[in-house]
Order: sequence, then structure tokens, then C-alpha cells
Amino acid sequence: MTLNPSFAHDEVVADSVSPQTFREAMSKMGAAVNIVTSDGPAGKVGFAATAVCSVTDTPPTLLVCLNRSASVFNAVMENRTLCVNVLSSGHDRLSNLFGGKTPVEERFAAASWHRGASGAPVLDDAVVSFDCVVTESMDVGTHRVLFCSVLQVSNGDEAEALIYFKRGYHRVGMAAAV
Ligand SMILES: NC(=O)C1=CN([C@@H]2O[C@H](COP(=O)(O)OP(=O)(O)OC[C@H]3O[C@@H](n4cnc5c(N)ncnc54)[C@H](O)[C@@H]3O)[C@@H](O)[C@H]2O)C=CC1
Ligand SMILES: Cc1cc2nc3c(=O)[nH]c(=O)nc-3n(C[C@H](O)[C@H](O)[C@H](O)COP(=O)(O)O)c2cc1C
Repeated sequence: MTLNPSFAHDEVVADSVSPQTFREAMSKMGAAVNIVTSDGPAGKVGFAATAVCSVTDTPPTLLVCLNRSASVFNAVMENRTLCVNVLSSGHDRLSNLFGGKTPVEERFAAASWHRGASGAPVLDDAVVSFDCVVTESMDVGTHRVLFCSVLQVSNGDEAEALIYFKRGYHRVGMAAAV
């Protein structure tokens, strides 16, 4: 396929790569696993997320992509606060709880939490946590991209992180040999 620079983005995307092909390809892109929590007027919620990325250090900003059909969606948008808790290697069961259809109280009962500056739950034994306020957002397809200004960082002392790769959990902590 040759790309004509005058094509609108949607035209190029429409009949090229199917969602199935895209997901299969994405399954090979290893990513850190996070539990994104939120609390506020709409109540306490949390979900597992790999679609989290650093945007800029000035001001410190993360982005989080949240499916608009997720049960947590309205609460996160109303609270406008969230905490990105980066999971350690022993957190695979916790990730599955926050990634499934489990009731909210059952999700949070499986771990220990404290409250961050934003009011969102911070996971006690996370590798690191980024407590944030949602400053901007943009809809792309099925998801809302949340731009999150970081209010507070909490560093843990966990040696190994949890990585999601080829639809399974892996532990990482040792530097690759060069
Ligand atoms: N970014 C997202 O929204 C993600 C959603 N999931 C959810 O977990 C379920 C199980 O996922 P897997 O076992 O990894 O198998 P899968 O075949 O559904 O997904 C493979 C990979 O594709 C990407 N992906 C999955 N659903 C997506 C979506 N709706 N939008 C954008 N990217 C998506 C993720 O990188 C995922 O690891 C998925 O069906 C999805 O509901 C999982 C990972 C990321
Ligand atoms: C490993 C993993 C990563 C996920 N990453 C994302 C993500 O980045 N964005 C997203 O919207 N949903 C993601 N999900 C799915 C949400 O965690 C799930 O939709 C959320 O828990 C809401 O589920 P519910 O609608 O049953 O409450 C992921 C799930 C798993 C297991």
C-alpha cells in the first residue's frame, strides 16, 4: 500500500489492519502492568492497565488509555484523580482481579493501600506509584486518552517488576547482558 500524504488518517486506517491483527501484534509488545485507582465523589474504583506512557517531564505527565465501556469509566472521569501503581512480580493475581469482572470491594480487599495526595488509593507494595490529577483527555476509537499531571511519586523497594507479554505475566529485574 502506498500512502498518499493528502489522505485523511481515517481513510488510511479503515481497510488496512484488522483489530484482530492489531491485537495479535500488540500481544508481542511487552509492557509494564499497572493498577490504576481513583477515588472521589464517584467512589473508589480501579482497573489493570498496560496502556500507560510517559508524555513529558515538564510538567511531569503520564497518559493512560481507558476503554470507554469499562465499568470504571464514569467514576474515573467524575473523580478526575487517579494513581498509577506499577506492579511487582508477585502481583499477577492482583492484576487479574483488577482486569476482570470482579466487584470493586473484592479487588481492593486483595491488597493493602494508603491514600495519596489526590485521594486515590496507593498500593503499599507497588514498585512505584504516580498520584495524579487528570488535566486533559481525548477520545480515540473505543478509548479515552487521559493526560495526567503527577502530584506525588511514591517509590517502593520491590526488586522485580511485572511485565505482560504474549498474554502472560513475566518477571523482570536483572539488567540484560551487553
Ligand atoms: N489497552 C487495552 O485496553 C487493553 C485491554 N486488555 C483487555 O484484556 C483482555 C485480554 O487481553 P489479552 O489477553 O492481552 O488478549 P487480546 O488478544 O485481547 O489483546 C492482546 C493485546 O492487544 C492489546 N489490546 C487488547 N484489547 C485492546 C483494546 N480494546 N484496545 C487497544 N488495545 C488492545 C493489548 O496490548 C493486549 O495485550 C482484552 O480483551 C482487553 O479487554 C488487555 C490489555 C490492554
Ligand atoms: C494485563 C491487562 C492490561 C489491561 N490494560 C488495559 C488498559 O490499558 N486500558 C483499558 O482500558 N483496559 C485495560 N485492561 C482491561 C481493564 O483492566 C478492564 O476492562 C477493567 O478492569 C474493567 O473491567 P470491568 O468493566 O469488568 O470492570 C487490561 C486488562 C488486563 C488483564
